[in-house]
Amino acid sequence: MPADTGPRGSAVRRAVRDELSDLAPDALVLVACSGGADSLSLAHATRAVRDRAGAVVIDHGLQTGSAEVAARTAAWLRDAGLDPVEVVQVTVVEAGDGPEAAARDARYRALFCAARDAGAEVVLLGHTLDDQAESVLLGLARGSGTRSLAGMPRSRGPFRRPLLHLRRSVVRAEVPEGAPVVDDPHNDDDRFARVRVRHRVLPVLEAELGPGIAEALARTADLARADADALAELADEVAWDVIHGARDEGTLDVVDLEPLSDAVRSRVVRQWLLDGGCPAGRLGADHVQRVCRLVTHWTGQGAVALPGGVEAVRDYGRLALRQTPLPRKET
Ligand SMILES: Nc1ncnc2c1ncn2[C@@H]1O[C@H](COP(=O)(O)OP(=O)(O)OP(=O)(O)O)[C@@H](O)[C@H]1O
Repeated sequence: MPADTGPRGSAVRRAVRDELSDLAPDALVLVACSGGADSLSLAHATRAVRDRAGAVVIDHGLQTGSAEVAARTAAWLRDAGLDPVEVVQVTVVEAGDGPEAAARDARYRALFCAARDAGAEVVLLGHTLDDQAESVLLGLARGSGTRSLAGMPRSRGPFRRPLLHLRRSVVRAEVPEGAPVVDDPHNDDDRFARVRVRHRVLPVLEAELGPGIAEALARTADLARADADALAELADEVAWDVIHGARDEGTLDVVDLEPLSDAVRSRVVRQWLLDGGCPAGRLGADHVQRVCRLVTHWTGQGAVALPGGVEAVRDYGRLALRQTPLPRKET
């Protein structure tokens, strides 16, 4: 293992070491490396503090020359001592939520499989505090609830984000000299809301409200996550009782939903809709709210159309789901 510098090492190394302190010293850790400055810095630091550190570079094949760029990144990672280093080509199939979402889904699937195949316990991602602050602002702009304001989780399954509490500038200051940093053209493309938040909105907020705004937004994410987790735990218990205690299987009894708080009721209804086949990626908060209004603002009969060709129907004391009838073809 290369020597660490300074009495306690750099900020990035410290963050990686702390994040991985629960792992056995010989456990394999993979770094998801885009070739961008953040993940190169992360890969370098991980190699410095772990005996077994590898990397995975995903080539989405969306730009000409992407295979050569991925190969160059992989070569640098190997020279830096990471092992194994794998380049995985993925095919991005767009499915309704746009090319960015499709690329992200394909990337996480490929990273998950690469970790499983290599026997790695953990995959590290290079998201920083600035990424988290941007996510919170984007959530606020959408009028999101606590789950979305919570931003990115620090860990989920094999994925961990050790740099989530470090500013991007701190992380980038530790990119080793000569590293082949890839400039992702998306990062300067103003058509993306995240790019506009990064380059235009956050600088104005910092100038007007103080330089600590990014940290404050990241703190909001932590608080929102704690609240969302507690509420989810409570709602899970209630959902189990209400969904499984209904008189008819697959339905909900309005009398069980009425006394619940809005926050718990909407979570129970969301769970029921997901169980009933509504696609998670397309089921928005507004859909859930409209179904809740069937409970709180109606007494007789009513229906709400939902994604996936499903309809929630209130029939007096009962909520049920049914397939939306296909429109009849004109002959
Ligand atoms: N093509 C890829 N291959 C492997 N990992 C990736 C890839 N793209 C993104 N990642 C992982 O997701 C993290 C966040 O990527 P994203 O592009 O959203 O942010 P970024 O701030 O531009 O990061 P970076 O500077 O590392 O590219 C990266 O740091 C990396 O860990």
